[in-house]
Amino acid sequence: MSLDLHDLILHALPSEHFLAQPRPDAALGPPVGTVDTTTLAAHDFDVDTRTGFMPPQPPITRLPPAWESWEELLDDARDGKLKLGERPDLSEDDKALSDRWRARVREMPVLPTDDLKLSELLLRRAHLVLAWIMHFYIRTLPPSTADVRVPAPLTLPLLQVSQHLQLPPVLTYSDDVLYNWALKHAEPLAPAPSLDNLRCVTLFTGTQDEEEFYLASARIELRGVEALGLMRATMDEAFVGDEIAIRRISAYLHSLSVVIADLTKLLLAVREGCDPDVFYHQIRPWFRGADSDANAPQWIFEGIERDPTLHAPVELSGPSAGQSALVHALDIFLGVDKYSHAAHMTGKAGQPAPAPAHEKAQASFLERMKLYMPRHHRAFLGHLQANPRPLRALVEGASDAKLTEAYNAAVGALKVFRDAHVRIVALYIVGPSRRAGQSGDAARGTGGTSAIRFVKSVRDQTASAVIPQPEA
Ligand code: HEM
Repeated sequence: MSLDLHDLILHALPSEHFLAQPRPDAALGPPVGTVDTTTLAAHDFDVDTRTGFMPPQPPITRLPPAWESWEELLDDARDGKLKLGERPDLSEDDKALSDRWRARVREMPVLPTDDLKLSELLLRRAHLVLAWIMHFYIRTLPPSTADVRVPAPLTLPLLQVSQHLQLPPVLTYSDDVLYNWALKHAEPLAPAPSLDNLRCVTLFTGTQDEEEFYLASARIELRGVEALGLMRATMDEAFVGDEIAIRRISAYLHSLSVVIADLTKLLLAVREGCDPDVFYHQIRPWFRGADSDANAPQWIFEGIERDPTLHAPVELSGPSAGQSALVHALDIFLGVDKYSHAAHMTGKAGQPAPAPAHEKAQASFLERMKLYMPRHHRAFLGHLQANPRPLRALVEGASDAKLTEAYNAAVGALKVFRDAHVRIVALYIVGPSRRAGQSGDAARGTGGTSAIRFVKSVRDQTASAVIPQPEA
């Protein structure tokens, strides 16, 4: 590891922080007799008390010089304003620019990834850079391309880095939201960034619409930190479980409703900066994964056979805020996930939601989206799910009118959030696709679902999770 790399890690994090420690190989596990610091409890879920699922410091924006050629390719794709290959108005110059850039990707040397594996922060940045390059590469191809071939200099490092992070080798919510921000100006005394002090580092289109689209989610993540604190306080009280604890939990649940109502406002505020037609036609096509269209060509990862530890990827959905651990944490904490993301809620396009009971079991949408979350956050959701004193059982068992009312208010607030989300999906996907005279797959979500039908059914299932008031 070079000196620069040491400096980079040490300056970004307190030295005792577990992410600053050398990282044991994920595939092999820690050496005998040492603690695996990648998967421990509490703050090792990489959930910060100030910024939640977002990192407390702005993410690093450049890899050390050994990987500069990746960074340069990403700079050039972004600064050169490469255009979508499917655009009908592409000029010959636009096509030549993209062709030349893609040739450089094919011709770049296969860079080793071993030194990246020493640091979680470098692995994250490497995943982000390589996944953005892959989406630029695939989405600038002409639409007539029969086989989408990801060249070996991209395949090998992207698959190796993804394997270590236990993530699919595709752009995820963490690459475009959680780890794609910087501060507009320094806020030395602020414990967490102010919601209006964020900017994005990497964009496909350079538009304000695209930036606002990512920042809407980032602001929701930051506002949601209070919800995480309320969950923790509730869980502590649930262990006591006496009358005072029940009163406190009721108060926490009312506070949670207020936080969720703020999340709804922040979600709807995306309309102020992001135009639905710009989003649908100019931004969203860049995100598309391999399953965004039933007739899309398969992605072939060239050179994969050169590394026997690698396997052909199966999960290749595009990024979706459905990969936000925050919203799912709310669901799981309230015990609503058994309704809103029940096993039959696969959301698969072309499939009714819920799917018929006789159909072969498929992973639920939530289970699938968990695979796209940073593994510490995935572990956090697993930890919440394994809570020995689940809130919903406590509310049902307590037969306390005020507690039931507070619980139902929180479930109701989540239902209202999802009402707003249905409106957003109608505005940003259904409307523009209809106006463009498209049908069928055009209205698929980037997570591969039949978008509007799926989000409506998640909303309806959420509403059905209210608990009847106990008999007086
Ligand atoms: C213009 C803004 C947005 C659009 C067009 C949109 C679209 C969609 C679509 C189509 C789905 C279905 C799954 C898929 O195939 O991807 C989905 C799911 C989901 N989205 Fe959004 N979304 C937007 C903003 C957000 C934001 C800001 C959040 C919160 C951070 C969010 C949270 C979710 C969640 C949690 C799901 C999973 C379903 C659920 O649990 O309700 N979305 N979204």
